[in-house]
Amino acid sequence: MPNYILAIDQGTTSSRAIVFDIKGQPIATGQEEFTQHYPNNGWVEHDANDIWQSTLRSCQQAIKDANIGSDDLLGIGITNQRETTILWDRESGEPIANAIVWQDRRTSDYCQQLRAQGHEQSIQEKTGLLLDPYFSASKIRWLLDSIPGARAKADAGQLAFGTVDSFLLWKLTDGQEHSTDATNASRTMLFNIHEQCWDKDLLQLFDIPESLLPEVKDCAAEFGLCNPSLFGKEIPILGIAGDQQAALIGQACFEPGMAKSTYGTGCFFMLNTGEQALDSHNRLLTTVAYRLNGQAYYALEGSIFIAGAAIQWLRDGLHLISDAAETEALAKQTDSDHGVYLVPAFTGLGAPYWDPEARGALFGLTRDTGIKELVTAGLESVCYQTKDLQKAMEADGQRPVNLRVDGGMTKNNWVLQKLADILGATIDRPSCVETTALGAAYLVALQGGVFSSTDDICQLWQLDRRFDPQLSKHERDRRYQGWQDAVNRVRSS
Ligand SMILES: Nc1ncnc2c1ncn2[C@@H]1O[C@H](COP(=O)(O)OP(=O)(O)O)[C@@H](O)[C@H]1O
Ligand SMILES: O=P(O)(O)OC[C@H](O)CO
Repeated sequence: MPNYILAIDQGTTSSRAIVFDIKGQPIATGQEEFTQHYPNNGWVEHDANDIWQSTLRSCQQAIKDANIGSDDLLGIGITNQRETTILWDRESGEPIANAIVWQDRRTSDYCQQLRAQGHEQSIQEKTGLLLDPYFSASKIRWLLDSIPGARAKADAGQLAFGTVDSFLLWKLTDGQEHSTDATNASRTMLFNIHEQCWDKDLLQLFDIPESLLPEVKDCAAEFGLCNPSLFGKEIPILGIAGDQQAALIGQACFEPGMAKSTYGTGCFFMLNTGEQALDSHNRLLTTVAYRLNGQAYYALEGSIFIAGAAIQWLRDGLHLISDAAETEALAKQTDSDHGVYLVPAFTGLGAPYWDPEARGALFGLTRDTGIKELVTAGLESVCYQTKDLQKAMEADGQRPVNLRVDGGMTKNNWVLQKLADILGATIDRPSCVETTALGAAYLVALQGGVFSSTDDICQLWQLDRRFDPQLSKHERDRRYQGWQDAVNRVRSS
């Protein structure tokens, strides 16, 4: 049996491919950043061909650096930035416009209109999602109505819609496969997460023809064979999951009550609720965590749009640091009671506020405030935002035992200690923080017969370091109160 797996992790700012061995050890990585397009205020686009080409080159690089042949690959797994919307021509395979990225706010008014017409509750009941431009449905509608000729072509069955996984699959299989998995489908706002099918009422509401949509499969499934010209041989594609769901799998959070939080550009906190799709009464999302052997498992999710991006802003916008790694030493030098709060609502606030009109602010500045206090406030903002999510989960009756963390920011030990202090919870960092790609690789191992069940994945999870809370409850509450006051001052309503 081949001993390696190729995992594609197509993210918001870069495409990455990692070759893992079948025990989940990373062997080689290829990575490429690509251009972000901001054609209008609040608009964010990607050229879908950049997504494809950067992914392809990353795969070729990883295979080359791993020094393996395509015969050594058991299969390919795909994980991806979610919700980002692509429409392409079925005949030519060419996108009809740039991809509309998950962060894009152009359909804000349309979502507001649907809310005013009273559609939010039924949408939430069917999809687990809140009416926000974040999700794919309003983006598809915008493309159909705004790109000349798009609607006529869609009505004639000539167009295909996909989230990024689906578009990559189409490209990898040379147009043979138009599929997605249940986790990506659950982020479109067109998928009934209880019945596990596209919802006819929602298709009608958003005026989207069903012929656009991909087939929805389990996360570990036969997704076709890649075109042999790409890597020298037909390699089966055996796993797909949205990136946050893949991280949940890579973190082996398979029991109800287990949770992970990923700190990259944004932060995504997910708590497994098992076979039960829990309705949130506190503005969290209900989403498909994974679907295996036809059984869907669910999660509650809190999505924060700005986490590591706040550190990027301190670096690239304010030039206070030259490298994100410098933040740890600066935070250690800062008086822990410095009193400065940064609310990084640069693109509005995500969960649990869902306030697209809110904007960022700094509070508590004094004559003594300097670079280190601003940097520390940036790091702490990520911890306080996670606390907001923890409170919302608790109000929904859920409290994770330990929180498993991953993503670029979790290299920072100071942040993780602060997170433990502010949450009053134990934080566990695994030895492999490439959990997103790892999750995709594990899906391939499940489908390829290397693992017989998710129990095999649980056995591979290893702790690198545990962070226990050290702050008194009184101090924790006092500092969090300061954060809540700051957030209330930036909210638009
Ligand atoms: N040592 C660090 N301390 C704080 N933030 C960091 C550190 N290293 C990286 N980051 C932040 O982590 C983010 C990168 O994480 P990554 O998981 O690669 O993100 P993504 O997959 O969203 O591109 C960047 O926003 C960066 O600012
Ligand atoms: O590409 P990332 O890692 O920023 O993740 C984006 C999320 O999937 C958006 O929902």
